[in-house]
Amino acid sequence: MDKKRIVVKIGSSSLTNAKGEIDKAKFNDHIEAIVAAREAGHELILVSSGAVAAGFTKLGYPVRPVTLKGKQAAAAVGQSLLIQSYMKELEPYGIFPAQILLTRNDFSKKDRYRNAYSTISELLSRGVLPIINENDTVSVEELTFGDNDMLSALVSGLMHADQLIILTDINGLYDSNPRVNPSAKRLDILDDITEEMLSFASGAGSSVGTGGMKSKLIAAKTALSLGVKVFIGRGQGRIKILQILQGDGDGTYIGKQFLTSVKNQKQWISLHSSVSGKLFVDEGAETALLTKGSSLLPAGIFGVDGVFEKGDVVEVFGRRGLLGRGEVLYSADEIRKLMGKRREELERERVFFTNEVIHRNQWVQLYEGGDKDV
Ligand SMILES: Nc1ncnc2c1ncn2[C@@H]1O[C@H](COP(=O)(O)OP(=O)(O)O)[C@@H](O)[C@H]1O
Ligand SMILES: N[C@@H](CCC(=O)OP(=O)(O)O)C(=O)O
Repeated sequence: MDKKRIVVKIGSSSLTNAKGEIDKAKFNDHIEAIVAAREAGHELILVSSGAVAAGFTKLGYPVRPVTLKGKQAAAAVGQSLLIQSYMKELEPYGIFPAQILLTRNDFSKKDRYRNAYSTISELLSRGVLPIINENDTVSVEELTFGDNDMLSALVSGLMHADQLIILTDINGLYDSNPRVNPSAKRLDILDDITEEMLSFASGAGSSVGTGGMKSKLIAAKTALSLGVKVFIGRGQGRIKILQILQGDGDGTYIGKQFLTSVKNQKQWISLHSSVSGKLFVDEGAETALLTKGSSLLPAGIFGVDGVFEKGDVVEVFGRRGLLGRGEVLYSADEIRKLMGKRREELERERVFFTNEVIHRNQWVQLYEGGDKDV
């Protein structure tokens, strides 16, 4: 995989709980993913929210404060708690973090902009992990970013990042807020943010998040305009950032490059490829492939036929017969070892780099019948 420069934005809801504490399990999951991405050679810049959310209970507020001075006071306390946690949890991996607090002025004044670029570049070249947040204590209303989504978009432009990853508590953009409408559908890949998409998105999903999906889409639009492609979603475990970079993330990918690459891959699979083998899948996997637009996971496979390598195209059969064809991310021998196993089991054994055997972007459905055929 190419070495990439990535800005990862982590929202308050993905770092803290509703009681206003840093959530150790969530926090350490991010740490492991950051370490894995750096070990793979990528350069990471973190934009971390959570200062207000981690600080407000220490000041005696029962819930996240709404006044500017309340938020600023809470952020002053919470920011040090956050950085303390980052330092403590990164130390065993030999990673040193640097705290950078920015205001909007730092992006509108040329000399400040240049200085921010030079400082962050110097930190990266010395192997330090820059951790950025808004300088809440000195930001006055008209100079705030509104939220860290926009801050992360501007940072990704400033640092010429290859990709902006916005990690949140939901797996991407839906065509309406899924917390209100359970039948909302997830949008997997977008080439741009349109007015219609902005109209799908509403406010925050938790008592600690701000801005909701709308602010992420506005930020994504800004990042795209600065030449940076975007992922919005979530993930779990140490390989989550790597999975996102490989196109296997659980969320919405935004950028023309994503759409073109998926179109090209699908075209190649359906038109040019010869088939090297067969996979046989159970009912759950069949339903997931045909009706949910899911990827094919090891747990749903019960049979492998043929000799093939990673990158070959195979046919997939279920109860309905031939379901489709796709490019495999593992060889036939590897799939024989993985099949029937669930993600947790594989993760414990650390035997895989990606959880999918066939990614949804490398899958072409051939079955055209309805449910009545079953
Ligand atoms: N169309 C939509 N698709 C997905 N999420 C949406 C949508 N509209 C609103 N949301 C809400 O946006 C929330 C994420 O934003 P937010 O709470 O600000 O998170 P963070 O703390 O990560 O910045 C989700 O939990 C969800 O409730
Ligand atoms: N600077 C604030 C950021 C608030 C914010 O944007 O939060 P979120 O919507 O969770 O990214 C803090 O650290 O609490």
